[in-house]
Amino acid sequence: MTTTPTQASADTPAPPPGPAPDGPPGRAEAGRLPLADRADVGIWIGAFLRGEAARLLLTFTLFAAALVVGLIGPRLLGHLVESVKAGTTTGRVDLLALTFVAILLAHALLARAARTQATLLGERVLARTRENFVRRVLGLPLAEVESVGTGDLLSRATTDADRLNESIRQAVPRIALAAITLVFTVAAILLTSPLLTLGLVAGVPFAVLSTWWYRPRATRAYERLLAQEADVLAVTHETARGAATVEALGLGPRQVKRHGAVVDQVVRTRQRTTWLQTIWFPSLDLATMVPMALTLLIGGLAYQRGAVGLGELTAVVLYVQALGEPLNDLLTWTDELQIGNAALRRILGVDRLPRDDPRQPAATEGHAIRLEGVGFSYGPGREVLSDIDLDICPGERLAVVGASGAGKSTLGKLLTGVHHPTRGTVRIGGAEISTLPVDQLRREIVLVTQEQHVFTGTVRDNLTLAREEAPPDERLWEVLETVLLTDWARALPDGLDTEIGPGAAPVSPSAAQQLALARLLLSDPHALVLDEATALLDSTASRRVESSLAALIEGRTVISIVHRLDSVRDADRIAVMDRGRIVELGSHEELLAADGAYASLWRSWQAARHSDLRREAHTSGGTDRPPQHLAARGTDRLSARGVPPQEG
Ligand SMILES: Nc1ncnc2c1ncn2[C@@H]1O[C@H](COP(=O)(O)OP(=O)(O)OP(=O)(O)O)[C@@H](O)[C@H]1O
Repeated sequence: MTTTPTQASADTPAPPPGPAPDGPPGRAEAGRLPLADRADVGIWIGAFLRGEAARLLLTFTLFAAALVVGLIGPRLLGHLVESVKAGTTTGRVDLLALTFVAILLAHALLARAARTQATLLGERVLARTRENFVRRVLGLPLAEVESVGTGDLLSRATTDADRLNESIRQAVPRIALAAITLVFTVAAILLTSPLLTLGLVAGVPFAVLSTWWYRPRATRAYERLLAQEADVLAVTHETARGAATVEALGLGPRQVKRHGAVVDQVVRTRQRTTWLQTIWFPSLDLATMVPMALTLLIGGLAYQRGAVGLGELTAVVLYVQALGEPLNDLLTWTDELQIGNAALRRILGVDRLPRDDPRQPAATEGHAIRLEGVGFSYGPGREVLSDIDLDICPGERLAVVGASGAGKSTLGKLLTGVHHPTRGTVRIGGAEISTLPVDQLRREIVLVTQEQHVFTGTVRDNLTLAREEAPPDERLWEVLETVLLTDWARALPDGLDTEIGPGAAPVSPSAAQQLALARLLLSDPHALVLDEATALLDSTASRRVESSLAALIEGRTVISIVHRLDSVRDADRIAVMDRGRIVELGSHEELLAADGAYASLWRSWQAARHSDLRREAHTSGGTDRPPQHLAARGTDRLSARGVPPQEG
């Protein structure tokens, strides 16, 4: 029986998803971006050839020149042999030898220039491809990016891009060079002695048949290999990112098993590609050895009968010997090119996803938020939000409460356009938010969660990255003050210019969250959706940050998704959610008076708080003063206090 990753138990390693099938443009497979098809690759190659025509022409001309010069060598040696046989002077031999050295030198210089051009070409294409990839990913709908595994995205942007670079830098010029060498060498043999060209024909079936057998099998294996390598990256990345959880829950052995399973798949595919090569490479050797043997045989007989001269025979044998290397190069680098092709299909695959179309700024009137008949489901089947009708006035503070799984966070994502409703509409200022350009939407409403990323850069960069123009330092210090980060920032060695983030000065989760709030203050949206935004701060800091925020965003709308009821009383209205619906809406007092779902949540909350306080007072030696951290402990998430989580 196959298990999906979500079904996998602790001892059953979750099998990685299989390779992405070719498919029409559309949604990403779970955890996997689609692959581009051959037509997409053709279009890309066409654009590449047009865009780089001049540099390509220069590169190939240099390679061809290097080649022609290189081919003069054997001809010269043949001439030397004929001259010595006919009886020549040492002066003439010296001259021929010197010419030979000069030709070698010219060949080396031309080959070097050609390779430099090829490298420049590869780097330019790589840079452009990477930029386009990042731009395309950033242009995708957020929900689409979320549904794709980071491993797949990372491997496409890194290892696949490197492979494409390698193909362009190495494989394309090598193949071109090898093909030109082959054509010129065969032409040189034909010119030298058409009779001796016959031996070459015997090599053709070995090269053609073996390649015809090998190519499609290798293509499939390479595509599978790249997808499996992305799985390895995904598991490694997931383990590193969730290291704390892995350690806390003792998931180490499980992750090691999962890693082992994906690595095993890579090993098996590598074994397959190696096995294919063990058949193909010997056939290629035969494709060069058989012509050589036949040329010597035919050449020997022809020489005996006086049909060819010794010089001709020497030159042709040298030419045939010289054919081996380009033929091998041509075929083995075509193999390398296939890996580049598989990588390119993965990189371009991101184009097959629907893009966030560039939308025109929409006219809005005011900043009122209105949800009408909203329903939402994450996939086919169960709706997690149903029949939501809600009007939120500008400047209102609305708290959304409910048991775990009631749909609070999903509502927050719909309000901020992360997901769009599957039924009904969400409007801001009268405009449906799915029609608003992202920058206009973000000036209207922003979602703040507890997952806040600190970008590598200075404190100043981290504060101002959402702004085109950096505000003056006084303003930066002002917002730091508001989120209680002044002391932290002053203690940094270079103040606002201190490098922070991964690899630089570490930032605690709470400081990261406070920085995010400061960033938010600077970006100045009309409405905020706070989903556990202050969950990582201790209770005192959380209250202080929330009240400074509230003071500063006076006149703006704040929708707080509340998992702990201690700050809920400050809200103008409270929306109580139950199984995806808003079941009550009103102020704290109104809802208590109604004695419904909210009143019962509030009572169990209060009871839990008091019992925690009593227990703590008892264990801390009977003092009446409750310790500070109890506020946080007594405010466990609602699901832990008799309100069962509402999983579907
Ligand atoms: N990305 C997702 N894919 C599929 N189902 C999801 C996804 N996110 C949430 N759900 C489901 O949607 C329902 C509502 O989840 P949501 O996170 O909105 O609830 P919540 O009230 O915020 O819960 P909590 O307080 O635990 O955060 C739950 O049944 C949850 O399992």
